[in-house]
Amino acid sequence: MAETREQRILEFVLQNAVHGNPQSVLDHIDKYCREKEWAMNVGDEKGLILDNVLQETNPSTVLELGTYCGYSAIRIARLLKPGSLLLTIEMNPAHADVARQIIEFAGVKDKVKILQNSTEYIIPKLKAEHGVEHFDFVFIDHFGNRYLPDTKLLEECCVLRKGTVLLADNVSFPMSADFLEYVRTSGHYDCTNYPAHLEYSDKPDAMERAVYRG
Ligand SMILES: Oc1cc(-c2ccc(F)cc2)cc2cncnc12
Ligand SMILES: [Mg+2]
Repeated sequence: MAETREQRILEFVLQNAVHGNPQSVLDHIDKYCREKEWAMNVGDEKGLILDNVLQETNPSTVLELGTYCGYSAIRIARLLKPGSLLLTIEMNPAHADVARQIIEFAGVKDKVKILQNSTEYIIPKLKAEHGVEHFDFVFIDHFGNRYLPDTKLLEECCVLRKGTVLLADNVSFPMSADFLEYVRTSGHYDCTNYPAHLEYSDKPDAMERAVYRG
């Protein structure tokens, strides 16, 4: 039996999902995490909200904060038009390693670049070291207490443009309350709340879309 939950998810995907088929990989991660071991993927219910908001935006450049096992990176990459790129930041090297393998197995590695370090270290380097001008879409799904400081850092580093869509997971939890307060009251964002449930659970959760107005 593999050492960690993330390695067991990887093993289940490699042994059961269809190689090169992103939907098969997503379905198998959801099956494992619903039936065997809960894990903090955005999941199928909130994943549909992510799909819809992403398709409405039709982005060319996407940033994700919090890769984990790569589930949402695959959800995003499978919907990106040719020539688009997802940069995803993961501070945990073991998680980044599992994500790399699952993303490769799903067949979307050409659209995804995993940056393994902290968000506060990488965000200031995105323009100079990763050739980023601006992001069209940002999916925020790491530690709730980093949502607000990293949003302000994205503003300060000028990687947002008028109309950039931020979509944040888990905004029903207290850890991201300061982020919600800021995007709803600062005057710099137009916000929409999407009530849902915690992944693989009946506990309430929600996502927030915040469109940057500059
Ligand atoms: O979607 C998520 C859920 C939880 C989480 C864990 C335990 C619990 F009891 C409730 C919620 C934690 C997360 C950390 N990073 C990103 N996403 C997360
Ligand atoms: Mg989450």
